[in-house]
Amino acid sequence: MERLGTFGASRYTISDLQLFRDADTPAVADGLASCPVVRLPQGDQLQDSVRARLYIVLAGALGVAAETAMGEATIDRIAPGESVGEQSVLDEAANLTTMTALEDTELLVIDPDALWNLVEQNNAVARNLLRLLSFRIRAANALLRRRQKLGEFYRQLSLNDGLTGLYNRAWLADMLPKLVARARHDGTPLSLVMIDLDHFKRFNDSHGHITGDHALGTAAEVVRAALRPSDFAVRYGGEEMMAILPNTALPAALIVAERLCQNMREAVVFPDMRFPLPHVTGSFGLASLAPGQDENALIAAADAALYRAKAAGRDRICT
Ligand SMILES: Nc1nc2c(ncn2[C@@H]2O[C@H](COP(=O)(O)OP(=O)(O)OP(=O)(O)O)[C@@H](O)[C@H]2O)c(=O)[nH]1
Repeated sequence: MERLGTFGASRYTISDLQLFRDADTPAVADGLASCPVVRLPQGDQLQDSVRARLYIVLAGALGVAAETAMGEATIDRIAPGESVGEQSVLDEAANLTTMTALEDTELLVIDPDALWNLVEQNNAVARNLLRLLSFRIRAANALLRRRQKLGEFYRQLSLNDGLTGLYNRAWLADMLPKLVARARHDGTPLSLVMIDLDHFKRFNDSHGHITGDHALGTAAEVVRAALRPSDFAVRYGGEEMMAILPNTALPAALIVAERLCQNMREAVVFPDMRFPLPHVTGSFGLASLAPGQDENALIAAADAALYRAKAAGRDRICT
């Protein structure tokens, strides 16, 4: 960084500087006159970690490292008339962001004492400074909001099964204990239907794995569509799904399971095929939370009921 002289002796004018808009008075000119003007050759970094100072680009451009909501590093371009480092001057913390000259650049350097003097002398400088800070805070808040939204999007993605869109095992491991604890605490019923598609290996073998995937998607849609908004549909494993029914005792859960079983029988896989595919059926094991049971015992009870439904000939519900 090479010192070229002072602002007072330079060819630059105050009215071109954003921070001094409407503040082109003799007192401000006086305050800026002795501030140094430096030259930063293209590609050089601004090395100034010792003291917080304000920099105004007079010619050329500075690149300031920034980050997008996606976490990618980008470069913000600071053009002539614009400044960097206002915040560092105000909170007296060194500016740690990396600033690089994108081309041969000339900068006006204002140290904190000089800036405070200027602020005291002219209200317009104070107003401009506040405006700049407000703009920076808004930009930072917008970035935070975008990051939060993105975080929520990825969180949802990590809790859903990619093929069926149902909740996945990670969701189940987190949520089922909570649902069981809530049911126990509130003294409300909780039922669970374990669902396993019938002879799905045969379906895959006959029609191919991709068609099998499609049938699985259809079956998942049957489950999702038959449930209330307060219920949950989970892909438990390969062709096994689960419906969790809070606030639902066994008789009402049986009605839901019967609806699921019937809808599954009737669901059409690939309606636009010339030769319709055979319908897929499912076996259903139903259990309701018993006193003293935890989530594992509840799953085991539904699993045992499902085993009985398979053994009894499939396409049916057992409790
Ligand atoms: N297409 C497809 N098939 C899957 C997927 N996950 C599991 N399967 C298949 O589901 C079949 C399950 O077979 P089995 O456990 O033997 O049970 P089944 O043939 O359905 O017979 P039953 O359950 O006894 O009626 C296997 O062939 C798996 O490859 C998947 O994501 N896509």
